[in-house]
Amino acid sequence: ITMTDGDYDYLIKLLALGDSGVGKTTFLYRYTDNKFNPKFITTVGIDFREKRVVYTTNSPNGTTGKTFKVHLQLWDTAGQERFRSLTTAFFRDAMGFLLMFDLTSQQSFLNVRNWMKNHKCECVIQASSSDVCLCLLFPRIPYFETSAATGAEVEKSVVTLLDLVMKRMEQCVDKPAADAHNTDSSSKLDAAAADEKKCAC
Ligand SMILES: Nc1nc2c(ncn2[C@@H]2O[C@H](COP(=O)(O)OP(=O)(O)OP(=O)(O)O)[C@@H](O)[C@H]2O)c(=O)[nH]1
Repeated sequence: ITMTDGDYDYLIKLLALGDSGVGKTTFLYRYTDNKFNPKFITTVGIDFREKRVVYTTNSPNGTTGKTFKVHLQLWDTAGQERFRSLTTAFFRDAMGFLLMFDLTSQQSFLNVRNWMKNHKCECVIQASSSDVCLCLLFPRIPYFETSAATGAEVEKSVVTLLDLVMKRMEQCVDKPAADAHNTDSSSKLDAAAADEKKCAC
């Protein structure tokens, strides 16, 4: 893995999961490169993409909060069963999950429950068109109908997940997030990741 320059405040690892063909790779490509790839090339094992974003905290009194440079590492897992033992090994390090299904595939929707069993914390669910209401099934999990083809809701779903992850880190890390710096952010993030297992959500 080649890491680009270390000029960031937080390294956040998000992971896309869901059945094969639901659009994980295509979604991430739209998010990082703002392009759509209509071809289906199944992911072998695991892959990742990266993006730098600026995250601004919300202040309770309505004033503009603090601004952080965030390096997003977006892990793209293979949906195929034969890679399952490899891909699940990466779940442990993820701070948030983009759980995807395809609205035109009932099976991929039914399998959302199975994917959910592997992790319990920060997660957004995505689908590509609208005729089911997942909100009833998973009332506390943000749900988006995204389209990698048009770009609809793509950015918003990732920003929502990042916001959930950052808010939880603020709660989990002893020192205020404002003190975070490159040199010690990895240990803090490890602490936050470890805390994920204890999280009651
Ligand atoms: N029209 C449309 N097609 C999509 C969308 N998202 C994905 N696709 C298509 O669906 C197919 C599968 O997409 P992938 O992103 O490769 O699926 P995946 O979930 O990464 O699959 P695995 O790597 O096998 O786990 C591709 O042909 C994509 O172009 C979308 O939002 N709209």
